[in-house]
Amino acid sequence: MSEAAPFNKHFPVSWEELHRNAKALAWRLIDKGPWKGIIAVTRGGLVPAAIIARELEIRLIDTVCVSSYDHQQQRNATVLKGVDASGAGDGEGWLIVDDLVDTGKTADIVRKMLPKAHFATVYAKPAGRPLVDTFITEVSQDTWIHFPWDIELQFSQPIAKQFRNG
Ligand SMILES: O=P(O)(O)OC[C@H]1O[C@H](OP(=O)(O)OP(=O)(O)O)[C@H](O)[C@@H]1O
Ligand SMILES: O=c1[nH]c(=O)c2nc[nH]c2[nH]1
Ligand SMILES: [Mg+2]
Repeated sequence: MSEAAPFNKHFPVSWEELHRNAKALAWRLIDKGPWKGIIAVTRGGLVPAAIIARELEIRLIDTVCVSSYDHQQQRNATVLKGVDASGAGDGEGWLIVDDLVDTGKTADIVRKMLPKAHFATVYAKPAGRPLVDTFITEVSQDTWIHFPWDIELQFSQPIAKQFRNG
Protein backbone atom coordinates (compact mmCIF):
# COMPACT_ATOMS: atom_id res chain seq x y z
CA MET A 1 0.00 0.00 0.00
CA SER A 2 1.45 3.41 -0.93
CA GLU A 3 0.97 6.79 0.75
CA ALA A 4 -1.53 9.26 -0.72
CA ALA A 5 0.02 10.42 -3.98
CA PRO A 6 0.88 14.14 -4.16
CA PHE A 7 -0.92 14.90 -7.41
CA ASN A 8 -0.99 18.69 -7.32
CA LYS A 9 -1.28 19.25 -11.05
CA HIS A 10 -4.23 18.28 -13.18
CA PHE A 11 -4.24 17.39 -16.85
CA PRO A 12 -7.75 16.94 -18.23
CA VAL A 13 -8.02 15.16 -21.58
CA SER A 14 -11.00 15.54 -23.93
CA TRP A 15 -12.39 12.76 -26.14
CA GLU A 16 -11.00 14.60 -29.18
CA GLU A 17 -7.51 14.87 -27.69
CA LEU A 18 -7.55 11.23 -26.64
CA HIS A 19 -8.67 10.19 -30.12
CA ARG A 20 -5.96 12.34 -31.74
CA ASN A 21 -3.22 11.04 -29.42
CA ALA A 22 -4.31 7.41 -29.82
CA LYS A 23 -4.18 7.90 -33.61
CA ALA A 24 -0.71 9.44 -33.23
CA LEU A 25 0.28 6.31 -31.32
CA ALA A 26 -1.09 4.17 -34.17
CA TRP A 27 1.08 6.15 -36.63
CA ARG A 28 4.17 5.38 -34.49
CA LEU A 29 3.26 1.70 -34.31
CA ILE A 30 2.49 1.03 -37.96
CA ASP A 31 6.17 0.73 -38.91
CA LYS A 32 7.00 -1.41 -35.91
CA GLY A 33 4.55 -4.18 -36.85
CA PRO A 34 3.13 -6.33 -38.28
CA TRP A 35 1.20 -7.15 -35.14
CA LYS A 36 -0.40 -10.51 -34.40
CA GLY A 37 -2.94 -8.87 -32.12
CA ILE A 38 -3.53 -6.46 -29.27
CA ILE A 39 -3.69 -7.11 -25.55
CA ALA A 40 -5.65 -4.25 -23.94
CA VAL A 41 -4.96 -3.59 -20.25
CA THR A 42 -8.38 -2.97 -18.74
CA ARG A 43 -10.05 -0.77 -18.19
CA GLY A 44 -8.02 2.30 -19.22
CA GLY A 45 -6.39 0.57 -22.19
CA LEU A 46 -9.72 -0.40 -23.78
CA VAL A 47 -10.47 2.91 -25.51
CA PRO A 48 -6.98 3.51 -26.96
CA ALA A 49 -6.83 -0.18 -27.94
CA ALA A 50 -10.10 0.16 -29.88
CA ILE A 51 -8.79 3.22 -31.74
CA ILE A 52 -5.44 1.58 -32.52
CA ALA A 53 -7.16 -1.65 -33.61
CA ARG A 54 -9.30 0.36 -36.02
CA GLU A 55 -6.33 2.25 -37.47
CA LEU A 56 -4.02 -0.74 -37.79
CA GLU A 57 -6.85 -3.05 -38.92
CA ILE A 58 -6.21 -5.51 -36.11
CA ARG A 59 -9.19 -7.67 -35.23
CA LEU A 60 -7.66 -10.07 -32.71
CA ILE A 61 -7.92 -8.42 -29.31
CA ASP A 62 -7.55 -9.88 -25.85
CA THR A 63 -7.50 -8.31 -22.39
CA VAL A 64 -5.36 -8.45 -19.30
CA CYS A 65 -7.41 -7.18 -16.37
CA VAL A 66 -5.39 -5.36 -13.70
CA SER A 67 -6.69 -3.05 -11.00
CA SER A 68 -4.42 -1.00 -8.76
CA TYR A 69 -6.01 2.39 -7.99
CA ASP A 70 -9.08 3.52 -6.06
CA HIS A 71 -9.37 6.88 -7.77
CA GLN A 72 -5.96 8.51 -6.94
CA GLN A 73 -5.02 6.09 -4.18
CA GLN A 74 -2.65 3.34 -5.28
CA ARG A 75 -3.00 -0.06 -3.58
CA ASN A 76 -1.64 -3.52 -4.24
CA ALA A 77 -2.25 -4.45 -7.87
CA THR A 78 -4.74 -7.25 -8.44
CA VAL A 79 -4.63 -9.32 -11.61
CA LEU A 80 -8.26 -10.27 -12.30
CA LYS A 81 -7.54 -12.02 -15.58
CA GLY A 82 -4.41 -12.99 -17.52
CA VAL A 83 -4.02 -13.56 -21.27
CA ASP A 84 -6.53 -15.79 -23.13
CA ALA A 85 -5.36 -15.34 -26.71
CA SER A 86 -4.14 -18.64 -28.04
CA GLY A 87 -0.64 -18.31 -29.40
CA ALA A 88 0.28 -15.15 -27.51
CA GLY A 89 3.08 -17.21 -25.94
CA ASP A 90 5.88 -14.94 -24.74
CA GLY A 91 4.21 -11.98 -26.49
CA GLU A 92 6.45 -11.84 -29.54
CA GLY A 93 4.66 -9.84 -32.26
CA TRP A 94 1.92 -8.73 -29.87
CA LEU A 95 1.05 -5.20 -28.88
CA ILE A 96 0.07 -4.36 -25.31
CA VAL A 97 -1.95 -1.13 -25.02
CA ASP A 98 -2.71 0.86 -21.88
CA ASP A 99 -3.86 4.45 -21.39
CA LEU A 100 -0.78 5.40 -19.32
CA VAL A 101 2.13 4.33 -17.18
CA ASP A 102 2.48 6.10 -13.85
CA THR A 103 4.69 4.26 -11.33
CA GLY A 104 5.14 1.44 -13.86
CA LYS A 105 3.77 -1.21 -11.49
CA THR A 106 0.97 -2.32 -13.82
CA ALA A 107 3.33 -2.35 -16.82
CA ASP A 108 5.84 -4.43 -14.84
CA ILE A 109 3.19 -7.06 -14.03
CA VAL A 110 1.92 -7.26 -17.61
CA ARG A 111 5.43 -7.33 -19.07
CA LYS A 112 6.26 -10.35 -16.93
CA MET A 113 3.26 -12.16 -18.49
CA LEU A 114 4.34 -11.25 -22.05
CA PRO A 115 8.06 -10.40 -21.92
CA LYS A 116 8.54 -10.05 -25.70
CA ALA A 117 5.43 -7.97 -26.41
CA HIS A 118 5.66 -4.29 -27.38
CA PHE A 119 4.20 -2.07 -24.64
CA ALA A 120 2.48 1.08 -25.90
CA THR A 121 0.70 3.80 -23.94
CA VAL A 122 -0.75 7.16 -24.85
CA TYR A 123 0.68 8.92 -21.77
CA ALA A 124 3.73 8.29 -19.59
CA LYS A 125 5.08 9.69 -16.33
CA PRO A 126 8.86 9.57 -15.67
CA ALA A 127 8.83 6.66 -13.19
CA GLY A 128 7.03 4.34 -15.62
CA ARG A 129 8.59 5.57 -18.82
CA PRO A 130 11.44 3.00 -18.94
CA LEU A 131 8.85 0.21 -19.00
CA VAL A 132 7.12 1.51 -22.15
CA ASP A 133 8.38 0.92 -25.69
CA THR A 134 6.27 3.60 -27.39
CA PHE A 135 4.22 6.47 -25.97
CA ILE A 136 3.02 9.87 -27.15
CA THR A 137 2.90 12.43 -24.34
CA GLU A 138 4.89 12.70 -21.10
CA VAL A 139 3.55 14.53 -18.04
CA SER A 140 5.29 15.12 -14.72
CA GLN A 141 5.06 12.58 -11.92
CA ASP A 142 2.92 14.87 -9.75
CA THR A 143 0.29 15.30 -12.48
CA TRP A 144 -3.02 13.44 -12.44
CA ILE A 145 -4.36 12.78 -15.93
CA HIS A 146 -8.16 13.03 -16.05
CA PHE A 147 -9.50 10.83 -18.83
CA PRO A 148 -12.70 11.81 -20.63
CA TRP A 149 -14.64 8.82 -19.27
CA ASP A 150 -13.89 10.00 -15.69
CA ILE A 151 -14.87 13.67 -15.99
CA GLU A 152 -17.70 16.03 -16.88
CA LEU A 153 -17.77 19.72 -17.81
CA GLN A 154 -17.69 22.01 -14.80
CA PHE A 155 -16.04 25.19 -13.43
CA SER A 156 -12.27 24.94 -13.20
CA GLN A 157 -10.04 26.85 -10.77
CA PRO A 158 -7.27 29.03 -12.27
CA ILE A 159 -3.97 27.11 -12.34
CA ALA A 160 -2.41 29.51 -9.77
CA LYS A 161 -5.14 28.67 -7.24
CA GLN A 162 -5.03 24.94 -7.94
CA PHE A 163 -1.27 24.93 -7.50
CA ARG A 164 -1.33 26.93 -4.25
CA ASN A 165 -4.09 24.78 -2.74
CA GLY A 166 -2.31 21.54 -3.72
O1 LIG B 1 1.85 2.68 -13.64
P1 LIG B 1 0.87 2.44 -12.56
O2 LIG B 1 1.20 3.20 -11.30
O3 LIG B 1 0.61 0.98 -12.30
O4 LIG B 1 -0.52 3.09 -13.02
C1 LIG B 1 -1.03 2.94 -14.33
C2 LIG B 1 -2.28 2.10 -14.33
O5 LIG B 1 -3.26 2.69 -13.45
C3 LIG B 1 -4.49 2.83 -14.14
O6 LIG B 1 -5.27 1.67 -14.04
P2 LIG B 1 -6.19 1.36 -12.74
O7 LIG B 1 -5.49 0.33 -11.90
O8 LIG B 1 -6.61 2.62 -12.08
O9 LIG B 1 -7.46 0.63 -13.33
P3 LIG B 1 -8.41 1.04 -14.53
O10 LIG B 1 -7.59 0.99 -15.79
O11 LIG B 1 -9.48 0.01 -14.48
O12 LIG B 1 -8.93 2.43 -14.26
C4 LIG B 1 -4.07 3.05 -15.58
O13 LIG B 1 -5.13 2.70 -16.46
C5 LIG B 1 -2.90 2.12 -15.73
O14 LIG B 1 -3.31 0.82 -16.07
O1 LIG C 1 -6.97 8.33 -14.59
C1 LIG C 1 -5.80 8.15 -14.16
N1 LIG C 1 -4.90 9.19 -14.21
C2 LIG C 1 -3.61 9.08 -13.75
O2 LIG C 1 -2.81 10.04 -13.82
C3 LIG C 1 -3.24 7.81 -13.22
N2 LIG C 1 -2.09 7.32 -12.68
C4 LIG C 1 -2.33 6.05 -12.33
N3 LIG C 1 -3.60 5.71 -12.63
C5 LIG C 1 -4.20 6.78 -13.21
N4 LIG C 1 -5.46 6.95 -13.66
MG1 LIG D 1 -5.51 0.59 -15.95
